[in-house]
Amino acid sequence: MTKPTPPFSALAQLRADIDRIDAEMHRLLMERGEIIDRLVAVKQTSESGSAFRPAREADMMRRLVARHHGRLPLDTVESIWRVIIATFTWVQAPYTVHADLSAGEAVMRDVVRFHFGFTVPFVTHVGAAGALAAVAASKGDLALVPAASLSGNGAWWTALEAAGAPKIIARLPFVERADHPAGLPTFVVARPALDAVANEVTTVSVRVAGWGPQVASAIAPLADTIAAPDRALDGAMLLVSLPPERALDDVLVAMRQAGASVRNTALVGGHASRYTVARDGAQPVPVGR
Ligand SMILES: O=C(O)C(=O)C[C@]1(C(=O)O)C=C[C@@H](O)C=C1
Repeated sequence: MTKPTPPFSALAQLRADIDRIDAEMHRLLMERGEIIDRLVAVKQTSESGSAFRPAREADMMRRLVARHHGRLPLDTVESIWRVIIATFTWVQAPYTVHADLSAGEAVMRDVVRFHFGFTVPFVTHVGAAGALAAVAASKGDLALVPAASLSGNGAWWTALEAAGAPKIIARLPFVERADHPAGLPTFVVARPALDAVANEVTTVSVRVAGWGPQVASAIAPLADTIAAPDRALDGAMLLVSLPPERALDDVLVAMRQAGASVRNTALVGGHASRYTVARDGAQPVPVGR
């Protein structure tokens, strides 16, 4: 009969396995770091000033979630990769995250730390306007603004209407689920590099007169909308997020049929479709918006 292995040597073996895996993960991360100089040269990052590529990141996050299984919680895996990618972006071209605290300091701080870690500089702003102005004055900085109607913020997206203005380039979290640890819906605003844009969902600024609950419910099935009152026109300024299959005209026609008149529209950005996964990390489901 074989003698049972003493527990301490079983533990020593397991720790040796962990050390081997840790050393390999660290080596691979350092190897990932070695391609930074080539990435900067190929992407000509010094000209555009920004290495951020949201379409590529959304694709990477979807594949990460799709292949993930096992004991490690999805929250942990997602956060590790977010920090790796955000830090690699920063190493290619330093940037600062300007976060609007209008939805509360704690929730926004969680969004920033979960998605960008602790190496990327983080500056807080009381209101969207300050965060957007900081990005407009920079080359490659990001603004994080809650994707919600917050009375103090007004129609912040109108600052993105001009051709040369920064635009919405992403929506966080990349992977949505109930009880996401940093789940505050958040728009990311930046000066987009031309090859960087993800346009599955387009975001449009719309000014309407005659806005009311009837018009809001007429367009609710068609697109996600954030509204801010526009007293001058007895109407509203809207930020409309159009899912891939939805034409802006569908939404404008529905608004007119419900009694509103549309004053003007302007494209203010685009982002990848939202992905929703079940809490247990089941396969991701694209929700279109
Ligand atoms: O693929 C790129 O363009 C990269 O710069 C690499 C990388 C990454 O670290 O994976 C970093 C920044 C981009 O936003 C996307 C991905």
